[in-house]
Formats: sequence, C-alpha cells, structure tokens
Amino acid sequence: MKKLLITKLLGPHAIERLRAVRAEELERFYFRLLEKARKKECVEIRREAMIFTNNSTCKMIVGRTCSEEDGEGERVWGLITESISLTKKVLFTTLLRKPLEKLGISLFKEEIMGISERYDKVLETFLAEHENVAEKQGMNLMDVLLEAKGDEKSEYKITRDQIKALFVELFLGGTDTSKQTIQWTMAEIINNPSTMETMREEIDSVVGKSRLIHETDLPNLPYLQAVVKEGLRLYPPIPVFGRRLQEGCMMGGFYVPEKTTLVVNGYAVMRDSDYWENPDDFKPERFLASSGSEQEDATKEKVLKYLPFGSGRRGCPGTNLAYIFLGTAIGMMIQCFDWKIEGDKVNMEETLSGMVLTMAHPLKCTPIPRGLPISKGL
Ligand code: HEM
Repeated sequence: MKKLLITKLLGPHAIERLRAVRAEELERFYFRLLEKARKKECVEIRREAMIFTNNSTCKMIVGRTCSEEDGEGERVWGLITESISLTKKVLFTTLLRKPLEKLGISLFKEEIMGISERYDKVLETFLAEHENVAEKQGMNLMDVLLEAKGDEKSEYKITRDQIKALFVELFLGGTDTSKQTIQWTMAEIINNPSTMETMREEIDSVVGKSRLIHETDLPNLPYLQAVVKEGLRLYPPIPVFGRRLQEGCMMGGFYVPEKTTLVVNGYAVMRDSDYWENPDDFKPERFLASSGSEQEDATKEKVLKYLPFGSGRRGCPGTNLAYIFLGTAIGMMIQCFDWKIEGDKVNMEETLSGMVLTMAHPLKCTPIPRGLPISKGL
C-alpha cells in the first residue's frame, strides 16, 4: 500500500503531474484572502490554511474539492479536528486494551465508532462517484486504487476498506499538520518584522510583483525554505512519535527488550542546546548555506537531530508534498499581504490538541493587500 501511495501520489513524478491542481488551489486561497482583506475582515489563519491544505489534498486524491454548498467541507474539516482530539484517547486505549478487555471494559468505543461511521459516509460518497463514472480519467489516486481493486492480476491486492483507511490516513496525516505549521510559522514571521522584510525582498526579486509565487520558484527561494524549516524545528506538529522494537537491543547503555514501545520526543531533540545554538530562538539563518554552520546543520539532519517528519522506514512519506504546501502558502501570504494583529506581539503559548502541537491562542489577523497587480489565471 505504501509503495502504491509513493508511486501514485507522493513520489516526485506524481507530485509533478498534479502541480496544476495545487496551483489552482493556491490561487483560490489568495483570492479568498483578498476578498477578506477588501472587507477588512480579521481571519483565523489555521482555518484558512485548513481550507487550502484540505482542498488541495482532496483534489489530488479524489479529483474534486469538498463541496462547500451542502456542508460537505465543514463535515470533513470537523471530522479531522475531532479525530485529532481523539488521538490521545485512542493511544491510551491501545496501550490499555488487553488488560481492560479482560475486565470487559471498552474505552471510548462509542466516540470512536461514531467518528468512524461519519467518515464512512463521506468516503462512500467519494467511492460511489468514481465507481459510477463509465470512463475513468485515471488522473487521481481514487481512480488508480479502484482499478487495482477490480483487477485480479494487479500488482497491488487491496480491498474497499483498505482504500477507505488510506484516505483517512492521508487526510489526518497531511492536512492538520500542514495547517498547524503554517499558523506557527506565520506567527513567528509576524513577531519578527526583519524576517518578513528579508522574505519579501527575496520573493520580489525572484518572482516579481505581477504573478503569484509558483512551487517551481521554491528552489530559488532559499530564505523562504529556511523559514519553513525553522518553523518546523521549533513547532513540529507531531512532537512525539512511537516505535515498537522487533528485537531487543542496547540503547544508551541499557538493554531494551523486543516488543517494547519507545516514544521519541522530536520536540525536545530539536530544542536541545547540545545540538542547536540558542535553540529557543527563531533564527532561519541557521539553515542557510552562507551561515557557515551549513556543514554542521547538514550533519545534524543526517544524524537525526532534525525530526519534524520522523525518520527511517516509517518516516513521513508526504515530506516533499508538505514542503510544497508550506512554501507556497507561506510564500503567497508574505508576497501579497501585510498582516495586522491586535497588540504588539502574537502570543506563542503552546498546547496539545490530541497529540498535535498547536497554538493555545489561535492566530487571528487582518490581511492588508500589498496592491500587487495579480489577476486570475496567473
Ligand atoms: C507539516 C507537514 C507534515 C508533518 C510535520 C508531518 C509529520 C509526520 C510525522 C512526524 C510522521 C510519523 C513519522 C514517524 O513515525 O517516523 C508522519 C507520518 C505520516 N505522514 Fe506526515 N507530515 C506532514 C505532512 C504530510 C502530508 C502532506 C502527507 C500526505 C498527504 C502525510 C502523510 C503521512 C502518512 C501517510 C504517514 C504515516 C506513515 C506510516 O505510518 O508509515 N504527511 N508525518
């Protein structure tokens, strides 16, 4: 299943094939913000970012965005938010399942089943739409999966339930994480006006002022990339992740037996002063080639000091796509708008929603257009 996911959705070729889909969604994101800016409306960044990442992911997977007219979008966004807040309970349930089962206690069963049934309804709608189309365009992941399901000789043997599970994993894994990172990084940029200025100079000189930033610009925008990396270092949306040992081994002088579940605290590693200079400061320059510590940083990434996407075989398969979502969304917001907040500084207090690192006080601000002559279709 993972192989299929990589080749058909998250690998370099698949990502390139769906570039136009993402460009269209970025443009829609820009015009939504412009509309709010014209009305001088305050926006909640995490909600706007969620609409962008959700619509882009949905379009790449099922070929269309979640419909806003019949409330489908709201239903899916609500489901994702609820599932994330349930993750702590699900983890707890998983750890205690066996002893509790012996006592006949099943924790949170109703809540989990309720969400699962609601997901099922949405996913059945998507599946039915694709099954009822006589001629498949073969452009999105859903078409590919259904074709594989119906084909006896297919390299991939998958069931309807597996298809549904994969979609939930992608929505949960891809949309909330990106939304949180966009929110945290925008908050740091607003609190650091010199960072915003440097980003803008770079974007204006590489992209210009007459068109929106494209994802193909990203390799030419090293400072923007450094800002995104620094946002992920300080605020990894998945601060801890787990591993179960297949065999016993020695670790830091201790023997850890097989089947032990280990929790890796990526948040703590990425703020460890043994590995990072002034670890709590927002300093994108640390990721720039010219900073002199580039060699050091490259080694750090290699030796597992930079872990926003986990690592190894279970590491995040959506890393490349995530960097595109983050770079283009944050790039566009800085390229096209100034941002006004209440008070002098954004409050950066942290909290956990489920197992996701989020802002205790969601970022609310008013976009002010920079007056760039950008028109539709650019
Ligand atoms: C800011 C954006 C993102 C961050 C910080 C992030 C981070 C992570 C982390 C830490 C893990 C667990 C890795 C481990 O255990 O070593 C993970 C897993 C996963 N991510 Fe991401 N992710 C992001 C975006 C995405 C996107 C855009 C997608 C796809 C649409 C995606 C799909 C997945 C999937 C399917 C898994 C489970 C992999 C497995 O179990 O083997 N992620 N992600």
